[in-house]
Amino acid sequence: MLSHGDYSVAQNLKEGSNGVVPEEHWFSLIRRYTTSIVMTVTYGKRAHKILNNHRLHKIYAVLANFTTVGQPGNYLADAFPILRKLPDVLAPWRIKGRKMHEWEMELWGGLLDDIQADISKGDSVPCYVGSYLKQRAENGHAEAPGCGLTEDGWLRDTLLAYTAATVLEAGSDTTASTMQSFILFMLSHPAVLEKVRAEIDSVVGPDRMPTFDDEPNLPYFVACIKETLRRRPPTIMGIPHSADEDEVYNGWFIPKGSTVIGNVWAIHMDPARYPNPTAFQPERFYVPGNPTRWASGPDQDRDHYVFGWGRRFCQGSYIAEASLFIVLSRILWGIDFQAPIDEKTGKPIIPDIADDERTFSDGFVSIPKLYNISFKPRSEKCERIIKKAWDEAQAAWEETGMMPDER
Ligand code: HEM
Repeated sequence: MLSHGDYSVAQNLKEGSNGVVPEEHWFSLIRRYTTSIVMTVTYGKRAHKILNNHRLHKIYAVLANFTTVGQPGNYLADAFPILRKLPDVLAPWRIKGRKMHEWEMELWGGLLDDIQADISKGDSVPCYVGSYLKQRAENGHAEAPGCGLTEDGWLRDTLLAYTAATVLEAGSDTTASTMQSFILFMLSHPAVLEKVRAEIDSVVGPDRMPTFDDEPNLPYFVACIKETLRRRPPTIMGIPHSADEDEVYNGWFIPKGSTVIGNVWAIHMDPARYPNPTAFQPERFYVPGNPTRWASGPDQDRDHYVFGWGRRFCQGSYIAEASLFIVLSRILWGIDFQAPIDEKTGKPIIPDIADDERTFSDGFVSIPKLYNISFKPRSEKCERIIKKAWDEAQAAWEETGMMPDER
């Protein structure tokens, strides 16, 4: 019999959901990277054990489900709140929402138990969940089952499991999707690719990979990342919020309980802010000779809105920008990527970035649909440097007690 998690995987594969990617596809490698970054911060050593076994599939199935169920406007009840009063039998969204929580708790609650077990054996490494559990225990709550907070304000298990998992649900597919869009924009804009490669080659040279210290000297490259985030924000409708109280904004009355959606897509496609908004033009953010500011923060000093705004601004924006910078700069520096050639036309097969429906998935986090490319090292020297870095990364993993990756 299938468990909830397995059912979800099977169902998503059957439905061809955008959330499940064949393991051998390059999308899967990108996603594995972004997942491991956020999971290591949150779950420490346990993250790596999970990334190396079947639970990873469950995680992706849960993410796929989350992105479908969480998509604003996916169900009629989002637009017509009166429908929320219907009984379960007429409210499939409620059943799906409940199932989503069951699957999530099976997974995230299981991880929490694993880390509790590691702590009791004295075998834990620092991570968000482990540190929190230890501190909670030192303050008299070795056990705090249930949801909500203890009377003195500590997260109980269910809330802690969700808080930790939010980082994964919010940080993995969003960052992976941006990397996949970036490569697609590069394939579709060879002149931009040539220009950004020339910048990286002249600053970094052939003898080493780019590092974070190169960032101020790579303004065009940073502008390319920002333009990707603007042209193709992964969370195109932001995250819906609920009005805590009656509010009047610009003459509009917003009753308490209303769902308020910040439409990132509409802002980024506003020709008054971004002339010719559908064009991919890194030059919008580029001032030759000056470092390109990320300028994504919730304050006034910003020039795009991909991470939301205000009190609930994305908490992972710095991690996201750093991940995008390091992964994409190293790909551009060391790896050639090419689209397959259509035998009939002799032209490369590149998904049309202007065709939103065909090229990108729907869902709460919109990602490019799978597309194929081939990768090869740009030179033998690049290949040697990349392999050496891989070996060093594996050694670092092992030093902290984590399992090495499979070759
Ligand atoms: C390109 C990558 C990313 C994009 C486009 C993105 C976008 C967003 C957006 C639009 C929000 C909602 C803001 C609002 O409600 O107004 C959000 C919230 C959030 N993000 Fe990100 N995010 C990204 C990466 C990450 C990463 C890497 C992490 C964690 C390591 C993360 C953690 C969070 C968390 C915890 C929240 C909830 C904040 C709250 O409700 O208070 N995000 N993100």
